[in-house]
Amino acid sequence: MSEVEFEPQHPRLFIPNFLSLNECRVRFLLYFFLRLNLFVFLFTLVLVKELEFIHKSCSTVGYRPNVFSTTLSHLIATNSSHFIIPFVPIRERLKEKLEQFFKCEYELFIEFTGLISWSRGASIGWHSDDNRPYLKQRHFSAVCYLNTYGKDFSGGLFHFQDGEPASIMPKAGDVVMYTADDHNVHSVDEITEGERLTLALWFSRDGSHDEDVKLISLLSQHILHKNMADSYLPLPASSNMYWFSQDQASDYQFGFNICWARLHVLGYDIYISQDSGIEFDVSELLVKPVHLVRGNELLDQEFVNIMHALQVVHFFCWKGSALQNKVSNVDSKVVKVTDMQREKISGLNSVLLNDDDFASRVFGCMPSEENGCICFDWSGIMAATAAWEDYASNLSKQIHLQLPNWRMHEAIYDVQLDE
Ligand SMILES: O=C(O)CCC(=O)C(=O)O
Ligand SMILES: [Fe+2]
Repeated sequence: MSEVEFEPQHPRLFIPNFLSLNECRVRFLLYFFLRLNLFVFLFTLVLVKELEFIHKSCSTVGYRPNVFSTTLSHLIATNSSHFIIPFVPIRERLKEKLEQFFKCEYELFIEFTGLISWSRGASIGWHSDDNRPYLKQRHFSAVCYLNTYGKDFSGGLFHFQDGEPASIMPKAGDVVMYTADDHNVHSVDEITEGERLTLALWFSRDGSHDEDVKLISLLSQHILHKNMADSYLPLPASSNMYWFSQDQASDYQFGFNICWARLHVLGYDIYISQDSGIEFDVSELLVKPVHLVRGNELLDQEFVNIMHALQVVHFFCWKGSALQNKVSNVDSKVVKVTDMQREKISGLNSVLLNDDDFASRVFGCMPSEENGCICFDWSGIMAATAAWEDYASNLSKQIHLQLPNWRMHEAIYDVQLDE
């Protein structure tokens, strides 16, 4: 499908391959060295995989049943502000493209940015995006697809009620933009398998809804006066934000902790070494140091909390084979799980993941060759721990460098810093 022309009755734009066409500054340089197809594919993949990593290691339960979200303010609140950096160029380019297409240059403000994933059972009927009194400030929408129909999920087709294109089959890197009013009533079919991931943005003409101003103020409170050395270790939000249950009621009897579940579907268990009498207080558990366990083996390396372990495991999923065989002293770090540890692990699983099949149904991947994440190899996990630290501290440095400029201009933008 190519870019669809402007229909006055249905102001909208579909852009195939937006990420690869826009994301890379060195595109033209590299063009001469690489075959275009391979090149386009590689550059779509980099950002898509990075945003997927961020979402799978930071998301909370979302605003609708079976939906998960990662908002930028949530990243700040959980000491993960540095993960805002990968969003900055794509956010800016989506805004530029939208303003140019809808002929409202310099008139719009980003009102909301979020990674949104829909798992099995999620859907939305006909609606416009400004269809609630508290959403009237939303004037335009942009949805950037981060994974692909038929490969990563089934169901989840997007439909406009009238006009062209009538339907969109999500593909990683494609973007759809439309006015948020009733000229663009749309729906999304129920997801029947896998997890459908998008980067969603809303735009407003009303400066009082400028997301940048709110984020800069939060960032200033959170990071300006903090010691840089530990500024990238995650802090979990309140435990109910990670508690998933079918009916969205925060009932600890039925459902699961999504951090626990995301590790579990990749084959990991968690062991909390610190003994405590209040073991079953979920909010306490989330802030305790943990060890990763796989089958009968435990990695003798402490993560500051479950979010830290989750980020490292998903970092390994992202970087994959590049991190394998990088560490040699693995054997000394892997120990057998004792009976007592096993009992504790099972006890925690019964509290935080009381329905195994349910978790796998929600977070299970589609069976496909590329989806077969190698996600296991202790030496890879150890290498990922170190590489994750480099990655996070580098992003953290960048946000410290960029923030003064953002504060000065009251806007989040891709500051070109001299090396
Ligand atoms: O993810 C999509 O394709 C659209 C989602 C949507 O319509 C919404 O969140 O309002
Ligand atoms: Fe919508």
